[in-house]
Amino acid sequence: MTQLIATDLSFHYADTQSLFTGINFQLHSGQIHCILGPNGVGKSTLLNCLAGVYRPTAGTVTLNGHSLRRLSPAQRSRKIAYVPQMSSERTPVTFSLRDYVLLGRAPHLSLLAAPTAKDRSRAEALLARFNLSSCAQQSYAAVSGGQQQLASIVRALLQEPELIIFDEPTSALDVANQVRVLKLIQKLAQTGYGIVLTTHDPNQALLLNDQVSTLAQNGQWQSGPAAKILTSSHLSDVYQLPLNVVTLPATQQKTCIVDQTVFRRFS
Ligand SMILES: Nc1ncnc2c1ncn2[C@@H]1O[C@H](COP(=O)(O)OP(=O)(O)OP(=O)(O)O)[C@@H](O)[C@H]1O
Repeated sequence: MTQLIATDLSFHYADTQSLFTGINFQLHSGQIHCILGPNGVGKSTLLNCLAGVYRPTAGTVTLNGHSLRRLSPAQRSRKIAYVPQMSSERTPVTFSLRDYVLLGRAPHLSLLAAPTAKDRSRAEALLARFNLSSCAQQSYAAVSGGQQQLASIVRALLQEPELIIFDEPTSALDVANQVRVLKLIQKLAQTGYGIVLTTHDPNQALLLNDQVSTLAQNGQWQSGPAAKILTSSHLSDVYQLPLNVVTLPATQQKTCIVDQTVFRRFS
């Protein structure tokens, strides 16, 4: 069982006030942890701390009891894959999409070693699964934002980590691909991966129905099972907007809606 534990995490960028203080977070194999919160509160910053990219201003992050900061980047990459947020700017990566996803194998290869035939065949299977085969030869920079996002996910899977940290993994995707990625996340967790993701859609967290944390203005942090955290009153507090979590009569599925009356009055 792999465990990522963050204790009393605080972070501020140079010369700015703290984004968050005293955050406690746990993720273990088989678990999905969704993080929600308004724009700019520090979700990506927190993920960077959890991935070992940023050093927290205070607090610790441990992986199976060992400080994340003490692991080399290659050791970390064999355990944790980090899929950063998509940028709307065109990326300067000049690799083909195929070569880009194969970079995921780097932590498992010695310096200058080429991916093996098995690596390549797994890459082809994953590219096909996400309908990327036909553009695999194209430059990564030239494919669409959604195709780049799917390729980043394929790259993380090829890394064969134990935990995956996704920053808004569906932000550039059409609704079918959103569902495809959410289902993949659920299946990955069922096969033992620990997954943490940020999302701006409470309905994704309701669908995944596992652990949820909210980071609100002034660094307010609350964690618990989805059913406890994803309530109308808590989400309305977090987003400072009246939101309704309703139960659909036909399926008893919970869904988060903006009521028409709220929308009409919104200014
Ligand atoms: N490298 C940086 N240097 C200084 N400030 C930064 C840096 N990166 C982010 N910030 C600031 O920190 C705050 C939190 O940013 P972050 O990207 O973590 O928020 P977020 O919750 O992920 O936002 P969003 O939902 O919009 O993606 C923002 O005010 C941002 O401008």
